[in-house]
Amino acid sequence: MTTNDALLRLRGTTLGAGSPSVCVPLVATTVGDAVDAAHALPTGVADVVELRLDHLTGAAADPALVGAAVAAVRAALPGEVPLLATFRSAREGGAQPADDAAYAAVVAAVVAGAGPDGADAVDVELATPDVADTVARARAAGLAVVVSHHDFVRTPPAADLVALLRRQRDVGADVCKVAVLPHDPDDVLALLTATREFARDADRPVVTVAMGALGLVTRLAGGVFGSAMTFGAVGTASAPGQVDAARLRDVLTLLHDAS
Ligand SMILES: O=C1C[C@@](O)(C(=O)O)C[C@@H](O)[C@@H]1O
Repeated sequence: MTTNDALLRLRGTTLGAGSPSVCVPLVATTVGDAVDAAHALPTGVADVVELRLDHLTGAAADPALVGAAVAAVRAALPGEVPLLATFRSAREGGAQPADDAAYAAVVAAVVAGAGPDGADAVDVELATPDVADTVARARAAGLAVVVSHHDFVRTPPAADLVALLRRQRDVGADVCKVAVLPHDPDDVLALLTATREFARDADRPVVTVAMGALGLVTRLAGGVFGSAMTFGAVGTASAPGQVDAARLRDVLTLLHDAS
């Protein structure tokens, strides 16, 4: 991991430079299926791959399975594509329950496997107890940390979103990330306004998403406002509103070529 102002370099991908990076989530329920999905990724579509550990059956109760899954997917990816390991908690839209201790054990398993054969980055939710300590441990192991917050119910006002992004920065995030659910176009504007306000003088990449059909414009054009990465699906989507990664890439190229 190399950090330079608002840029973050992970293997062959630099977050925050030019067009937003495309992150493709893998949502398999077994290690074998996750590896197959990683092998099946079309060349050049994913700048980052996110392994959604909460979709892996039994992951919350089995840190060894988490370590094995991360290592197996890492080995299946091209060397230049960084791997982000994410266990999304059920309270923030994840696929399986985990109490605080189980969540901590999953993150600890990702951290224990850090290195060339492990993940490059780990997602840590801002609501995690002792979040700053968790972030510090991951960073000490050489992982980049995405500190995240997801609201699958609503979109907080722009000022509250900026405050969340600042708290993420203050607990040591390498990347600050917020995903919200908009109910009207004003919510979409609130998300974009917060993105712009935070990104204007941020010293690290920010990633923001408005989910659902209404929020799709933020997945396509969030880069204009400072969002450094956007999530696109290859096969199964991991969140509402996620579109096919190859089509997403076409739109990003169109926007980039016009600038
Ligand atoms: O947080 C995010 C963003 C996301 O929720 C989306 O809306 O695309 C998809 C998740 O896989 C990822 O962890």
